[in-house]
Amino acid sequence: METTFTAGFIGLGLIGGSIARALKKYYPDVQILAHTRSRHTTEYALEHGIIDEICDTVDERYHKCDYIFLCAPVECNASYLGLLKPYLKKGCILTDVGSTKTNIHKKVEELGLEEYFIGGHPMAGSEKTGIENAKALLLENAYYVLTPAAKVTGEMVERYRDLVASLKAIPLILTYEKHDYVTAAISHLPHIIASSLVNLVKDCDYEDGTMKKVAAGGFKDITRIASSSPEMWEQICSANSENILSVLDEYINSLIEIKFSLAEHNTHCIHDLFETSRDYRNSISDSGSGPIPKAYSIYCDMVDEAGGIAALATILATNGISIKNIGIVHNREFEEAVLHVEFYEEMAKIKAAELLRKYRYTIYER
Ligand SMILES: NC(=O)c1ccc[n+]([C@@H]2O[C@H](COP(=O)([O-])OP(=O)(O)OC[C@H]3O[C@@H](n4cnc5c(N)ncnc54)[C@H](O)[C@@H]3O)[C@@H](O)[C@H]2O)c1
Ligand SMILES: O=C(O)C(=O)C[C@]1(C(=O)O)C=C[C@@H](O)C=C1
Repeated sequence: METTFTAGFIGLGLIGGSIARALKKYYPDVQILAHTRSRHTTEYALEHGIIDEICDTVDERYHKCDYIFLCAPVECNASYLGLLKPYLKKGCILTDVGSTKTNIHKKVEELGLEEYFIGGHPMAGSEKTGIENAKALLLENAYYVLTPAAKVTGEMVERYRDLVASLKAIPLILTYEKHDYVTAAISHLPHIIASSLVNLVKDCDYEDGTMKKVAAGGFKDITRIASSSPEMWEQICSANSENILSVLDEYINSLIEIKFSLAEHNTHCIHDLFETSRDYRNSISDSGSGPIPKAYSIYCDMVDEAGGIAALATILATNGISIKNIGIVHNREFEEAVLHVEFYEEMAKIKAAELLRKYRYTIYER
């Protein structure tokens, strides 16, 4: 694998910035140039050593590039293809990071760029935006979907797959059609559900905001992504509307079934709903879902007496369970302060919870 090459970026926010940072981390000699909508972003990137050159326009400097990453919102990405076309050097891999693929593949076909284009989509991210939140670690252990266009050579696919793997992501080749159906179900619909749920609570809340005040783990877990960028999600929903409509229909039908079960007091169906979802959700690995390592934690009601923490730590230590972190937390999820204990691995957490319950501690697992 070449260690000196040139990469060009269009758009350099959370995802583009994270890829550029990862390239710099694993290929210190890489040359990176970038064009973004606002100069503030490229100036920040230059100051922080994330890029080497600012391009205020898309011009012949892009002819130096071995890779070009389109990292703006999905419809903007497609609109840059025509501008880049005159500057593509032979063998350059033109790629994007967009959350939808059909729209950009269609534009690639229309412009005759199929020998250059390999769609890309890192299945990692966050509700945060902007280069300030970008980190190389974001890609680690995350699936990275690749959708090669029909005229791209096998050698180019291999080269790009190797590059993605060298950034510690996990490459996965799909057709662009399959990608868009899959992401409609596991990413686009969930974002719509999260946002509509938040807005429902906003509209149903009392004037004094009681719902907002008492909203705890359940609501917060399922709605974190409702804080995502409206600009980005408007474009995703518009570009993948057909697939989203299809899974949304399925989802509405399933809600109607749940509604009937509730109205008819069909407890068997309601039990089945939670049992099936629990089993399927528990079978999904959390290990390949991005940079945030899974925390193996328990929370424990504090015994109101001197030496409470020491007593608990002694029970764990004498049973050979190592503690990674321990501390008192005060938050709205628990009525009183609780002790947060973090372990290095899942088995230690399970053993500790069992053991402490035997000693009559009240344990919460989150
Ligand atoms: N955020 C996520 O979780 C996530 C995950 C995977 C893929 N994606 C995809 O990555 C892409 C970028 O998302 P992000 O989260 O990095 O967003 P972001 O808002 O952090 O960054 C977007 C970048 O694009 C630039 N930009 C916007 N319009 C532009 C234009 N017309 N011309 C040039 N630059 C322009 C912005 O200046 C910014 O640098 C999107 O296509 C999105 O679908 C996002
Ligand atoms: O973790 C998040 O905040 C995300 O929304 C990441 C997420 C997703 O999982 O839906 C969002 C959009 C992308 O295209 C890929 C990943």
